[in-house]
Amino acid sequence: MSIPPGLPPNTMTALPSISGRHPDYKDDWMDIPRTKLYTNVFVWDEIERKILLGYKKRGFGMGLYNGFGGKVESGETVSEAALRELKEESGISANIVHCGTLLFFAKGESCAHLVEVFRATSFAGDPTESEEMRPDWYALSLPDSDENSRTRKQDPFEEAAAIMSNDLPSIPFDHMWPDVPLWFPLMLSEKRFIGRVDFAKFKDDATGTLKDAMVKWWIGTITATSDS
Ligand SMILES: Nc1ncnc2c1[nH]c(=O)n2[C@H]1C[C@H](O)[C@@H](COP(=O)(O)OP(=O)(O)OP(=O)(O)O)O1
Repeated sequence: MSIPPGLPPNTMTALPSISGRHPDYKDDWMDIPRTKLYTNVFVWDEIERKILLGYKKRGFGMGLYNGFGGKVESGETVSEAALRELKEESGISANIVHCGTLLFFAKGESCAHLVEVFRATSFAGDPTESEEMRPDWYALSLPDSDENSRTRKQDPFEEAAAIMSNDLPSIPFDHMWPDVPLWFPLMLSEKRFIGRVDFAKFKDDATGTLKDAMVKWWIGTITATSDS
């Protein structure tokens, strides 16, 4: 499958890419009326094997765990916005590295979110709760999948030592956006990626309420762009 519309077309991606669709969704990519630029920053400590996530207390994505980020304001670069949002929402500063570009669109919405993702493994300051986010450390681990188990450490003693090195809770993938497990392993293994995920409302069998579900998705690893 070629790179979905709305993403930088001059990008070379490596195979295999990850793609799929909801069994009840037969259409193509949705038409996007407008796009707004966002940032999302994930900070982790490789030595202490821990990653900082924020619990969203209000607004869009309330009740979910995520990295720290938000809208890019006029007059600021994407990196400036990423550092500002990280500081506002978590109280820390970090050496950020751009690692991904993700486009999200939900059927019926007037605007898609184009999210520039950054990672950081060194930071300064103490994570502090803000009005918007409650930061907490989680044990650094990958979501369960065959692919991830192949990329984990091969030495079982090394893996056990890493798992036992802290008593932190596991990353709460069940309470994060459903797209996160698709690209999180690429980010943690320091790959560069792009992707698009379209959402639509489906009835949640457990609660009977309408819930945004992924209906079509594509994530690719970047090898180069025409200007890199
Ligand atoms: N599908 C998906 N997966 C993972 N992360 C995200 C999405 N969609 C998203 O929008 N995001 C990320 C991008 C941003 O980091 C946040 C959303 O930012 P938001 O809190 O709405 O922006 P702020 O500018 O902080 O908002 P207010 O201050 O206006 O409340 O989620």
